[in-house]
Amino acid sequence: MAREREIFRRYRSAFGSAGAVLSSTVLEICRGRLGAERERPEVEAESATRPLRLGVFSFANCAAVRWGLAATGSPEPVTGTPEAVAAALLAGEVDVAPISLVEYLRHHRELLALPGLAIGSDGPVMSCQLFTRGPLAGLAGGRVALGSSSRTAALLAKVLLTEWVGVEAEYRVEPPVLADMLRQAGGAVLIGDAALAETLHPRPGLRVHDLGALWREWTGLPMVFAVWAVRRTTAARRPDDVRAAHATLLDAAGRGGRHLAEVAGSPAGDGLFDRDELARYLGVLDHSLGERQVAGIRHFAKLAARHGDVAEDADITFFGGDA
Ligand SMILES: C=C(O[C@@H]1C=C(C(=O)O)C=C[C@H]1O)C(=O)O
Repeated sequence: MAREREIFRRYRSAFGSAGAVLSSTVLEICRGRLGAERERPEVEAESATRPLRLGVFSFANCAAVRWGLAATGSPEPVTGTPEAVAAALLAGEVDVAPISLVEYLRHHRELLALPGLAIGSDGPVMSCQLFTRGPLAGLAGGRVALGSSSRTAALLAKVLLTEWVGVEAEYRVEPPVLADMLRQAGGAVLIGDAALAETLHPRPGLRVHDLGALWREWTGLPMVFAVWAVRRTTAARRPDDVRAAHATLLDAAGRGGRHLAEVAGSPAGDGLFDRDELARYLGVLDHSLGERQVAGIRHFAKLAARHGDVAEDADITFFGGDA
């Protein structure tokens, strides 16, 4: 693990956030081939003797959950970007954490999803956006830059443009900095707080296409951008602890959801946005994971498979066996 971290650090210091993506991809490939089918004894042996560790995203999209965890006096979760939290979950450094839907689908044999909790929207999401200088049809034959922090929104944009708008473009993963991305591309996909900031205070001359809204318009379904997951090995060894962690998270999300104005004004509320902006955003996000959300996930998984980005059999499986 220490060696993996060193590799990660070197890639990042050489290539910035693109290096982080590159190194985690290399690690994923190695783990998929070498590590997926066997348990990782050092991680699992250690895990039986310590409390489960929770991860959360540092983005505003987890503000309600972070607030709810703090309100119930839960141990502080490990906080990071979606990329970092996914790497930590897969490496056994955290046990229960949110993970980008595409990463979940890519690792569906290693992971189980927790029922009833997600990060998504039933319509506009405000923080998963495609920014363009002109109409979507104008992207034909041009380039679209995909922010390296995103897996799901990036693929969603590609699928929407190709299959719904009918536009073929060249896609390139780049560090998630809008001005740089749009230097050589007609469109750029951003997620998280950066996307939310660019949406709340749009740059003159840029069009903002909300990917949650477009997905809903196309399919009639909610979009799930991230699910909460646990490694199957941990779920098998420590089902009671996972059940307890799941209950804690549902409780935290429920509390946060009932106190959005307080969340928006609290330190857990990010500090990047003013209270009203954050309250509006938190009201738009959908943390539920019911039948319609699962239908959205399955529909997206099929489209993702068609584009070769996840395996044909990629599907969502729940801890406890229910949705
Ligand atoms: C709603 C969001 O969903 C996210 C989108 C992700 C992706 O596109 O891969 C990953 C994690 C989530 O943070 C957001 O980023 O604001």
